[in-house]
Amino acid sequence: MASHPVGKSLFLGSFVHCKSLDKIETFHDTAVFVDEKGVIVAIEPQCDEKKATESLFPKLCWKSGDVTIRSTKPGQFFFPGFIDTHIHASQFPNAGIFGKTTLLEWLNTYTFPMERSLADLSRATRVYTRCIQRTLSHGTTTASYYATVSVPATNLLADLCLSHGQRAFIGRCCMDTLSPEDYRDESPESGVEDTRKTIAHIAEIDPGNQLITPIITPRFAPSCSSELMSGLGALHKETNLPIQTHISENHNEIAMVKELFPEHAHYTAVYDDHGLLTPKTILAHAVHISEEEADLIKKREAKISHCPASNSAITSGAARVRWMLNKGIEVGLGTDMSGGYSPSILEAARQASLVSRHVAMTGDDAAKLSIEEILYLATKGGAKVVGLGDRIGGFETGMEWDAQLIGMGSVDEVGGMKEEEGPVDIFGWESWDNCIEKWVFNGDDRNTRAVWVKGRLVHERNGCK
Ligand SMILES: O=c1[nH]c(=O)c2nc[nH]c2[nH]1
Ligand SMILES: [Zn+2]
Repeated sequence: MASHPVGKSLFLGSFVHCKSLDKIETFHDTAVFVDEKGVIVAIEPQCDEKKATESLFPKLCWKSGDVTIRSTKPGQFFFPGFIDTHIHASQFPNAGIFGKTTLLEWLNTYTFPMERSLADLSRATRVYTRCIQRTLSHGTTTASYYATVSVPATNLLADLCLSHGQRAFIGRCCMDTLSPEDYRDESPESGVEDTRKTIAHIAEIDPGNQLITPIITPRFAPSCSSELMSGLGALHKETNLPIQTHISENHNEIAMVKELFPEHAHYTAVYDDHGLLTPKTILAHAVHISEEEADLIKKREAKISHCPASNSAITSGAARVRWMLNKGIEVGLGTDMSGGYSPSILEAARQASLVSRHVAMTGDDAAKLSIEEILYLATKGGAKVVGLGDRIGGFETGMEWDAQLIGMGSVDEVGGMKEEEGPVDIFGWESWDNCIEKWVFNGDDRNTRAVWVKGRLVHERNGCK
């Protein structure tokens, strides 16, 4: 499949990104030059369009007619695209539907039936197309997706992400036990073989994994036999492909793992003993892990996807993110849709803030996460979790242009709106930092005016891309 052509671009105006876990960096009156491969080739401070075209274009051997120019309006800023480190594309139609269930009941009631139904490829096309468009519209430029057990439907998700231009990790969901008879892998061997089929398909459509990467996906220990997990561990060793799974989300699940795998020290050890705990492993949830488990995760350099909306919605618990960060574990954010009710990483960021306050209310005041920290987890932290920390998550020369243009409404003299309406009202007296805080806690996809992945415009609000 041919990749979408991208021209050279010049972005002008205000830029905001996370320099580190505790520092947001803002630069105004700046020019960012992005080449036809979607790579930032220069960043020039104190630079307007005239200076960019007259002084910088000749240095880059660029001609004005070849370059698309996009400038921020007052109050707007470019921000790195969000990275969703854990999301189930196959559960998208269920977003918001969870009743009063907890994990195991939720899986059987809502989740397995929906996933199984996507073996029908016309249904899968509708669901996956909408999921990709919806997440792009919320600024998600990279997603680590769970698909389903079905190889054709999983391959279809890879095709659609590529054609819509969303950077994605695509996981065929492996499970050969404790799941519906008609929705599981036939055997450990077929589970590994079917995973190979998706790996081969992605190698064909995106050789070099410019945008799409397969990810080895044992659903979670309770639904995988030891043989299947060993086979997938061996597949990781052979291919060095990333791995994603769930861990320690819910007390009943943890009790099940203890019963099913009594010879292993704990839940984390089950994955470790099967070759599935590596620097390329993304562990979703980790709500109830012990000190010993966290130390092992750190030792293996495995990563954690914090899914706060999901953990509250299906009453799993409050993950101790500060504690993980203090141990030096890399953490990113996941929507975990549809355990999480929302496809938005902005929503995940504010839920991470609120959940950290609930942890603080149990006696650890230092647990509170700041605005800088939640935005870091949503961008740079997520990039490290998916193994792309050197390519995406911030604005630096050599990194790729995965970005969103954020805009907020400004209030006129009599309380009306001067510009496009939206959920955030800017009066004009707020500091720049206050504007960012108002966006994070009140904003939504109406503020995401445009989105780019690898330099390609993939979403424009109220417009055609
Ligand atoms: O949040 C979750 N979503 C799932 O689909 C799932 N499967 C196992 N464990 C899970 N947790
Ligand atoms: Zn999940």
